[in-house]
Amino acid sequence: MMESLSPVIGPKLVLPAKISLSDHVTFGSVLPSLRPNLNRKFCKKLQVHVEKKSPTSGIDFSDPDWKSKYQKDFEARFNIPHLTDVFEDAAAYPSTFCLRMRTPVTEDFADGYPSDEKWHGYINNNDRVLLKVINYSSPTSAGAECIDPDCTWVEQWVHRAGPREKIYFKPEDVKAAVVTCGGLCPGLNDVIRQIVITLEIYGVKKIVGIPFGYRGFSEEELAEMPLSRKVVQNVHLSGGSLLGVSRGGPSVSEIVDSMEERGINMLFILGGNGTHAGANAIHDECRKRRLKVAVVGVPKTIDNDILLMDKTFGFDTAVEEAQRAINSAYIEAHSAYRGIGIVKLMGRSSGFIAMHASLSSGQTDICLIPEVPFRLHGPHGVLSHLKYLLETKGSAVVCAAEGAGQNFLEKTNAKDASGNIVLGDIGVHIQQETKKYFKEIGIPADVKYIDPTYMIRACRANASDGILCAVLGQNAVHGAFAGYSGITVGICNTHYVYLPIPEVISYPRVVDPNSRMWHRCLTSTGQPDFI
Ligand SMILES: Nc1ncnc2c1ncn2[C@@H]1O[C@H](COP(=O)(O)OP(=O)(O)OP(=O)(O)O)[C@@H](O)[C@H]1O
Ligand SMILES: O=P(O)(O)OC[C@H]1O[C@](O)(CO)[C@@H](O)[C@@H]1O
Ligand SMILES: [Mg+2]
Repeated sequence: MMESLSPVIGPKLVLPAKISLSDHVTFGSVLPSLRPNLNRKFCKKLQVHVEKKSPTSGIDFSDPDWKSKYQKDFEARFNIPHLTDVFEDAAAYPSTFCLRMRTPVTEDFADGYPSDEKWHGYINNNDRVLLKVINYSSPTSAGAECIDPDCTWVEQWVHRAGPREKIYFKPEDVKAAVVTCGGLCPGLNDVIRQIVITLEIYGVKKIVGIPFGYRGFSEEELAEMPLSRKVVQNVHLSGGSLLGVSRGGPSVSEIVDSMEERGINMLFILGGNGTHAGANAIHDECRKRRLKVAVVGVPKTIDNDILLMDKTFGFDTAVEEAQRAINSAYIEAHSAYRGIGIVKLMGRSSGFIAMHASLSSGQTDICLIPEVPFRLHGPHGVLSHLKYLLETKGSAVVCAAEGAGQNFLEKTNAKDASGNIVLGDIGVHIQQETKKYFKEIGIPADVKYIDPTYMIRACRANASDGILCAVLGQNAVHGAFAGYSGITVGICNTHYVYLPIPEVISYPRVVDPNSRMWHRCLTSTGQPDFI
C-alpha cells in the first residue's frame, strides 16, 4: 500500500511536494536538511525518531535576508551552554593546564603541574570550525545537503574544542566522575584513561568511576572506583570498560540526588544516543537545582549513528573486526561447491558497519542495510540474484545489518532495559529462506552463516580509534574546565568541536542512499536494486 506525506519547507521544494511512501522512498533517501520535516508516521515506520522542531521549517526563502536569519538561528542552536548563563558572576581563574611543564618535585601538585613559562597554546573562545565543507552547485548532486531549494552555500560554524586560558573550576574544588553506559564499544578504556590523565594535569585529585553505567548512581552495593593515572595507565590495552556498562537504571532526579550527595561537580558520560539524552537531562536538572556542575558527553557507538560527526570512536575498530567475519564467509563460500556465505553485523537502525565492512573487505556481493528496502523473493529479489551469482561466479557473500529487512520478521514488541526495541534476527531469516529457496528450485547450495555479534565490539581499539579516543577524552576535560555543560565532543571535517547535546541526538544518523559512500558500496558489490 502507498502512503503519502507532504513535507513543508517553503515555496520551492527540492523534493516533489508530495512524497509517495513506496519502498523506494526511505528516510535516508530524503535530503538530510528536509528529514526533520517528515511526518512522525513516516518516520515511525522507518524506526527513526525525528526532531519536533525543524531547523528549516518556517523559513521564507523569498526573503532576501533568509540566509543571515538562518545563520543567526544556527549560531543560537549551536551555542554551547556555559556556567555563566546561570551563574553570571561565576569566577574565572587562569588555567592550570600547561604543556610546557617541569617534572613535579613532589607528589603534591594541587595547583597543576609546575611551569615556569607562560603558556600560549590555548584555544580562543571565538574559534570556530566549519561544519559542512562541500559547496553543492545543485540539489541533484549526489549526497547534496541543502538548506534552501537552490542549495545555496550557507556557512555553518561550530565551536572549536580545546584548552582555554580561563577556567571556571579550581582543581582542588573538583570531584570528577566518569560513567560508561549502553553497550560496549572499543575505546571506552582509552577515553576513561585520557580523561583521568588530563584531569590530573589540571591538578584534580578527586576522580572516581561510577560502576555499571547510570545504575552505579543508585545501587548501593556498587561502590565508586577511585581513579588515578596509576590505575588507568594500561587499561587501554584491553577492550570493554574498566567501569562496566549497563542499560536502564535510575531516574534523572535520582542520579542528580546521588551526584549532590557525593559532591560530584564534573561528570563525564560516555555513551550513545540514549546515554546522551540522559546526559542532557542531567545537565538540565543540575541547572534547575542551580548546581555548579559541568556535564560533558563523549559519543560512543560502533553503529556510528550520532549526527554531524565524521565518525564516532569504536566504529573503525568494529569495521575492521567485521571485515574478518566477511573474509571467513568468503573463504567458506569460495571453497565450498556452490557456497553462499551470510554475515550479520550489528547496526540497529544504521547500516554504517555493514556498508563500510563490505567496502573494506571487497568480498561482499550483496550488502543489505536498514535504510534501503529490498525483496528476498521474486525476479528482482536477493534470492534470484544469489542464484545468478552461483551460476556465474560459483559462490556468493551476503552481508546484512541487523536492522535490515525487519519488515520480513514478526514483531515481538520486546524491549531492553533502556526501552530499545529488540529486533528480529534477519541473519537467521535470510539463511533459512536461502536454504529453502535452493531446495525448492532443486539447485544445490552450501549455505554458511556467520554472526560475529559481540566479537566486533568486545575488542580493544585499533590505532585510529585510539587516537580519536585520546583527543576526545582530553577535549572533554578541557570543555568542563572551560565551564561548558550539556555539551558533547566530536570530530567534524577532521577538526575537534564542542556541540550542544540536543543537536547530535535529535534522530539517529543513518546511511543516506543518495550519498557517494552508498554509491561506492554498490559499485564495489555490483548488486542490483532488489525492488
Ligand atoms: N531519553 C532518555 N532520558 C534519560 N535517560 C535515558 C534516555 N534514553 C536512554 N537513557 C539511559 O541511557 C542509558 C543508555 O541508553 P541505551 O541503552 O539506549 O544506550 P545508548 O547510549 O543509546 O548506547 P548504544 O549505542 O549502546 O545503544 C540507559 O541507562 C538508559 O536508561
Ligand atoms: O546486546 P546489547 O548489549 O543490548 O547490544 C546490542 C546493540 O548494541 C549496539 O551495538 C549499539 O547500539 C547495536 O548495534 C546492537 O543492537
Ligand atoms: Mg541506544
